[in-house]
Amino acid sequence: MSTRPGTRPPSSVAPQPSPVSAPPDETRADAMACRAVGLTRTYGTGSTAVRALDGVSVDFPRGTFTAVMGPSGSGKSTLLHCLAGLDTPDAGRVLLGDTDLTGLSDRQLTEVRRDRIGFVFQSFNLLPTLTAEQNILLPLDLAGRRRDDAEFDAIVAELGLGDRLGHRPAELSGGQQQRVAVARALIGRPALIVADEPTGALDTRTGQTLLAFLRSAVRESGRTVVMVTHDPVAASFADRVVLLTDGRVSGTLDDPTPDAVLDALQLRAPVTR
Ligand SMILES: Nc1ncnc2c1ncn2[C@@H]1O[C@H](COP(=O)(O)OP(=O)(O)OP(=O)(O)O)[C@@H](O)[C@H]1O
Repeated sequence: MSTRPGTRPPSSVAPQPSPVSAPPDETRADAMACRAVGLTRTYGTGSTAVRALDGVSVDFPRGTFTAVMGPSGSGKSTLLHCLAGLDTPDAGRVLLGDTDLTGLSDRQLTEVRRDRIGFVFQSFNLLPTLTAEQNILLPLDLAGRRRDDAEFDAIVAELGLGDRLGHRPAELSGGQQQRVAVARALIGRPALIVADEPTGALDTRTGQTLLAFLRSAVRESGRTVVMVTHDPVAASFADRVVLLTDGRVSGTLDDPTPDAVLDALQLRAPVTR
């Protein structure tokens, strides 16, 4: 994190330990839904090369909600995409449970994304010709898996989608569409749920309802969520904030409050006397 002249990073921001280069031990790997180990990702070559990630190591324990924050261009989306097998690092490893994504073929990666990762994007990414129910069940259909009626009913009830299941996305509000997307991300109990600005297109109240749901999915059902956000209030729903600066982890913040996040990002307007 860059420090303005005359200021110091807040003491509550834990400094980043040195990058992990040793292989994970088995006990630790078992407690981790996902691990990034020494990730480097460079776009372009020569004088136009941009190092989006520069040796990022971070663990995502099972049953935790992590927000990834940092200035524009700090590498948040690149990290999320590498964790989710949507982008391939130049160096380092991504471990999903005990599966090393960096060693997989394109076909294997497609299967991992389909079967073991749930996705929530700012723009919902629902299929317009499918009903809400068909959208929710899409990952299972693609994988040829049967739906678990009890799980489906519980997710639909918790997200309040029971009377919307036969509607297509165009017939749903933005908040309802995003709840369908969250239901789709949760169905089949993926090892990891990645969310990229999930509330970016929602009004404040709808967004906070969705974040509260994600938090309870973590606390009550042991899901693991990694969310990129610019919003300190959204980040305060997480258990922990990982701060990125210039492609590196510059700190972490446990049990973040919006004020602590603002301080950590040094976004708070200076007090004038
Ligand atoms: N496909 C790409 N080709 C070239 N450069 C890229 C590509 N994707 C990302 N970058 C560059 O890598 C750096 C990190 O980008 P990234 O999108 O991960 O940042 P971010 O923190 O998510 O930014 P924002 O908050 O603006 O979304 C930026 O300098 C960006 O311009």
